[in-house]
Amino acid sequence: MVDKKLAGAGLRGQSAGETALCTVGKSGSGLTYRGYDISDLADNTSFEEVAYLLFNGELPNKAQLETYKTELFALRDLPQALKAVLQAIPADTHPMDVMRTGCSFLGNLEPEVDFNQQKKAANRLLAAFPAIMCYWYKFSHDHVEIDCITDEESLAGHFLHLLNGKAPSQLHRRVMDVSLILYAEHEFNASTFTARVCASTLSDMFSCITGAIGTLRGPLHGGANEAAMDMIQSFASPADAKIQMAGMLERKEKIMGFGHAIYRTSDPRNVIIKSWSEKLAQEFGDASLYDISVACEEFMWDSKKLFCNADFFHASAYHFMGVPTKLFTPIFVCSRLTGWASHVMEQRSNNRIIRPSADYIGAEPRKVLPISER
Ligand SMILES: CC(=O)SCCNC(=O)CCNC(=O)[C@H](O)C(C)(C)COP(=O)(O)OP(=O)(O)OC[C@H]1O[C@@H](n2cnc3c(N)ncnc32)[C@H](O)[C@@H]1OP(=O)(O)O
Ligand SMILES: O=C([O-])CC(=O)C(=O)O
Repeated sequence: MVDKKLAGAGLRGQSAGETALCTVGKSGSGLTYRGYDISDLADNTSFEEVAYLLFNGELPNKAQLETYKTELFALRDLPQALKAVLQAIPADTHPMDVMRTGCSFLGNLEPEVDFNQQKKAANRLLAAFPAIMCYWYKFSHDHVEIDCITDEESLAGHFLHLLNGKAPSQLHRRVMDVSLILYAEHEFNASTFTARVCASTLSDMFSCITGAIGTLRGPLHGGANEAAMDMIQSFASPADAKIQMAGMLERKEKIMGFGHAIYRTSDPRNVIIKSWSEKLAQEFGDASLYDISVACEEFMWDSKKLFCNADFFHASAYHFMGVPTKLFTPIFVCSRLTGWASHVMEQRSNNRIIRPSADYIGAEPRKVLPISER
């Protein structure tokens, strides 16, 4: 990968610490979790195996995986007090604010009082996030109080089942599982760095994750998949997409789902989710959204050498599986929780408070004038 000249803005290009969790833009296809290439993980593991890998350092064997899945299964339901809070959140609330509140309130009910409980707290959030999202969504939008337990084996299937009120197809289960694997971890991205800064003050797990959710919410980070969906849906055809996008670039608008702070020529997650999106389009029986997405990708590369990041083809993939656009970024939370919590644990294992310096560009030293003279 080619290194880009980067000025200091946004701390770009500066190392802000060490990690054994992930490499971005370095070896293999460009993304590894604990030494495993992302394409290998996406082809050969489940999201629960990846969560175990991130939390424990090694992939589980069969018995360890079964034990872990049983543990997560038992942690899926929500306490009544949390359901009551979710019921009180209005339907027009941004779903990322719901995730933030859900996480924070669970931390009130089941606080991490000792760092020995860090994995327990992380697993609790991992198991409960799908229900936090779907319980609020179904209650506020459809006036239905859903049961937060399903018999689905995987968290991917559990989420789709809660959302649609019925068992998903094998294809949908697998695509959601792959999606959760792709989004799980990404080194020192903005939301993870937020979690690490919070952890460095020796704060609790729920505070670290709540802060990270707030950071992921923005359209320059996790919010891009929803913004990409809105844009793709506004195009009438592949030809129209190219015309509209040319206008957006002319007006210097940012095109969501394209570009990356670290990758220079491609995001290795894109080719994976793109191929699943194509399969879903065939199953859906209407490939127009996929064809428009491909036209966007071609146009951006031809005109600006900008490539799709992980978010772009996630938009059509989620849409084909019947996921409402406003829940796209909350799914990212359900997955990235694994990366965030692993970084919190790693920060704690070798901690020094994160406190960089700033280059001062303000006024010269001066005296306070009495208020009557100002
Ligand atoms: C899972 C994730 O979080 S992936 C990221 C999701 N975010 C998005 O998709 C939002 C759209 N993309 C962007 O805003 C950016 O590419 C970011 C935030 C991801 C990276 O930002 P940076 O590191 O500053 O990008 P980079 O240095 O490569 O940008 C250089 C120039 O390329 C152009 N550029 C980069 N991305 C885009 C884009 N998506 N659309 C149009 N122009 C772009 C801009 O002209 C930018 O300069 P300027 O914004 O200072 O005028
Ligand atoms: O690494 C980044 O800056 C953003 C990103 O792709 C991610 O968090 O998955």
